Amino acid sequence: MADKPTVYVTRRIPDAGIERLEEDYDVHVWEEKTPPSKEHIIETLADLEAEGLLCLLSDDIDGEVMDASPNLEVISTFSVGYDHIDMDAAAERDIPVGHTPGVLSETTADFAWSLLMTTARRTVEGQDYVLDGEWETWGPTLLTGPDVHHATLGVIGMGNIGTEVARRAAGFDMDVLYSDVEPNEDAEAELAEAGVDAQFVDQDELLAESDFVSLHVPLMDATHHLISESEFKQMKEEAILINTSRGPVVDPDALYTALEKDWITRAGLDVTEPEPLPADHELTDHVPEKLVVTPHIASASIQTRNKMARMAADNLAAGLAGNSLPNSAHQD
Ligand SMILES: NC(=O)C1=CN([C@@H]2O[C@H](COP(=O)(O)OP(=O)(O)OC[C@H]3O[C@@H](n4cnc5c(N)ncnc54)[C@H](O)[C@@H]3O)[C@@H](O)[C@H]2O)C=CC1
Ligand SMILES: O=CC(=O)O
Repeated sequence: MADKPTVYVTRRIPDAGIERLEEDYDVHVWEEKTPPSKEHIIETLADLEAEGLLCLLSDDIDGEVMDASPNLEVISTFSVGYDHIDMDAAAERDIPVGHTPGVLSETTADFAWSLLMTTARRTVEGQDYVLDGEWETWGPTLLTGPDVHHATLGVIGMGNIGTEVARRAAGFDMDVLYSDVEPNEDAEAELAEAGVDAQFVDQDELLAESDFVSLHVPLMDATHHLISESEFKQMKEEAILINTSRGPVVDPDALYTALEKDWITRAGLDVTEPEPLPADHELTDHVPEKLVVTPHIASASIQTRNKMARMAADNLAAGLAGNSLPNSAHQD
């Protein structure tokens, strides 16, 4: 019997994915908590002469990595974002790249809403207040924040996740604005059925009019530091920025200044630049009064991570069988 194809998995993903791979492949998993270095990925792919690579968003996958194994046939990432993969290098080498769209959209949208509610209604500050022993009585103006209901939500990037974020605004009777590279009529129709009248506007208008601005664009050249000093200055002083997209979509120095100078009221970040954010990074000076930060966990529900693992394994299996990937990242 021919040897099974070899697959390198750069971190232990949920069993749903590993078990699927183990049915057909010789599976090697990096078992540490932190990612393997790029050098280690290269050495391992070369030693294994691996046919498949299943990677995470914390791995830097460029042409050098792709050339490490003479047999590499497919790359599958356990994420929807693929900004960590050099897509031009993959296209040049005819290596298909799989990712995990759709299965995490609702879970990620739920989390964006959790950051929105937490920053607006000052949940973290409230808990600190209790734990610090400061809670002596009910206070008429204690930890007041803006209403979420009937406010204006601005969604930048009305794709899968942006649509789910907008859909959830129905329960809060919010006005919804969105900007994108072009109007998304399918999303508008879907949202209208859910009772949300999403208005396409240019980004300048969205920034000027929104009480909450939530970012849902992929990271690429056009979206690098999409929100920087001039954008913060366009926003309302009462505005709250939520970022669950990628850290570098927001210029961290500009965010620091915007919070310092009260150009905006607060921000909630699940993604940061740099990532991980060191605990002594200057941005943490603003925690918790003006900033809430979480460690890139927006898709981290048990069910969704299982679905992502299965989808990433299915993409890899399709590529190794010489079939087109069920969820292929666009090579553009
Ligand atoms: N924090 C987390 O754990 C998670 C983060 N993400 C991030 O969210 C991103 C979006 O995911 P999906 O909604 O599934 O992607 P998607 O591809 O469905 O939607 C992205 C939307 O952004 C739009 N867009 C692209 N360039 C733009 C620009 N310059 N200005 C305005 N809009 C622009 C696209 O036209 C599209 O409508 C991912 O690429 C990933 O980086 C995704 C899942 C979880
Ligand atoms: O950030 C998470 C992803 O799936 O992309």
